[in-house]
Amino acid sequence: MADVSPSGSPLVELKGISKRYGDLLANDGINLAIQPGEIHALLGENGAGKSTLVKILYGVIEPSAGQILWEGRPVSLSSPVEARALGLGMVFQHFSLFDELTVAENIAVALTDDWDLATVRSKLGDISRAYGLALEPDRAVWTLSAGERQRIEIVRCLLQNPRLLILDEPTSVLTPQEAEHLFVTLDKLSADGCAILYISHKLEEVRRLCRSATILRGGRVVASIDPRERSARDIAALMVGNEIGEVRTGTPHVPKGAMLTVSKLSMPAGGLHGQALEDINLVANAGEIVGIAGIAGNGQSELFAALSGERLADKADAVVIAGKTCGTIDIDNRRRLGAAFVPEERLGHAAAPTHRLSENTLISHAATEVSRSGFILLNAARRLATAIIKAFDVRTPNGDPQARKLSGGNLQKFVIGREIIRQPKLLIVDQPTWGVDAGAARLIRQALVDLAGEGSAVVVISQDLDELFEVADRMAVIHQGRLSAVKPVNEWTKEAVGLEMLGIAQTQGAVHAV
Ligand SMILES: Nc1ncnc2c1ncn2[C@@H]1O[C@H](COP(=O)(O)OP(=O)(O)OP(=O)(O)O)[C@@H](O)[C@H]1O
Repeated sequence: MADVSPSGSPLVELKGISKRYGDLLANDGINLAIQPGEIHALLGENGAGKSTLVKILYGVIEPSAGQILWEGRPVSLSSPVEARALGLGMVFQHFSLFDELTVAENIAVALTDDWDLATVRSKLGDISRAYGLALEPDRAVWTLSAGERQRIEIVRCLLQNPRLLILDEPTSVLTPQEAEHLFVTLDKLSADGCAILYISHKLEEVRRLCRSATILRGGRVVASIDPRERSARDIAALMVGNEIGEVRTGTPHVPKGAMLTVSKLSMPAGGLHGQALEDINLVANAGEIVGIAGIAGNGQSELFAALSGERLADKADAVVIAGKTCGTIDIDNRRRLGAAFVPEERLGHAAAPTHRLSENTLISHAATEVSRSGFILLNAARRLATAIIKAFDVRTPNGDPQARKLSGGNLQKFVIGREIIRQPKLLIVDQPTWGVDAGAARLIRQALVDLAGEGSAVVVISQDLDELFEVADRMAVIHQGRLSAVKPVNEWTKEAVGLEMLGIAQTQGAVHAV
């Protein structure tokens, strides 16, 4: 990749950017240049320093050293407001929208006072048409799909005429069709001269979309490549420094009787815009992985809450774990039966952000070795955290950091490790590898497969169909709070799953034990 285009200076150039957190160099002398209209991927395994670099570029944090040049001129970006004024836009992984407001209102509140609702509505129409971002200005946000919500975020950026748009894992919440639609929009933006910095762990989509890529490892640039000329496997190897193997299935899973039985589970929607569960029937046997596919927002969180005991059912026998009826008992008592739970949201739900990893072991190990008579055994908690860090290759900035100081993927490895190390009889995990790099995703999937191989029942709720086809023995699809039949994975095709996800081939409520 050339640092300077034939026509002059790059749009943006990072020179020797470093960021130090205590002893850790999260970014170490990074050089990177992006030309106008270039779609540039920023790649690297979890903790490589991608978010840190992007936060520096967007004015969220200050670098410890280095310089940012914008069209050849040095700039200092001390806040996102300054970055936006310069021409940077950012679409975050987590949308920051008000559910009750309409599309146009959500856009207007994020803009400066110069924008009134009428101007927003008319410009919204122009941009929607120009970039194929169909949006109805008067629809309330809570009625929209994840793809439509993301369009609002993109339009919000585009209304400010960005010269560089940063997208952080934009397809993790999209269906394959929505992702393809997004790529068409990004291609158009690039053709109009808007540069794009694209962070993703999905290497095939990077190869489809990006013409250049910077690969970070341990805070340093290890390669600058044209991703179209490399295989996804090669790129992954550059990211981690060695080859990533396939998940080994080992001996076929042999199911040995129901560990979880869900019968006629119905539950009203939790929040105003939640999804009610209707007549869910499901069996997970010891020694198998049951996958649950579905588009986000179709009842996955509610199902997780009902299975874990974060929400209680009306009837005790709606959920049976290890032979004990437990629909009306709480999560701690379900853990005592040998069940373990990993929710989707790692920071704030699965882990307490400002507590150290050792303290975070208490969330699910309180009833076991890390506390006695209500007292925390700090040394035992530290030993346990160290064991999890070692077994699950969690990369930490120091021995026992606060959870919020870990990169997203590393925190996910810690949370999954914390549950698996207990050798649960039943593990229920929601989106196990969301935002996790290829190497860490393999480690997590392998751990799930091995756990089932050792005789535990595992339920994996995931939006990632490739993941479910790789690890699950049987699979079902959740759509609008109803579960399809549970069938052996080799009886499903991706197309059939897709139809169920859209609710076109609904088969409900069947209990299919093997
Ligand atoms: N506030 C902080 N204090 C201390 N260390 C931090 C802080 N924020 C990040 N780090 C460390 O900096 C390193 C780089 O983290 P960063 O979040 O930039 O990685 P990443 O490549 O974005 O990872 P992921 O793909 O998991 O999001 C990690 O080792 C992380 O633990």
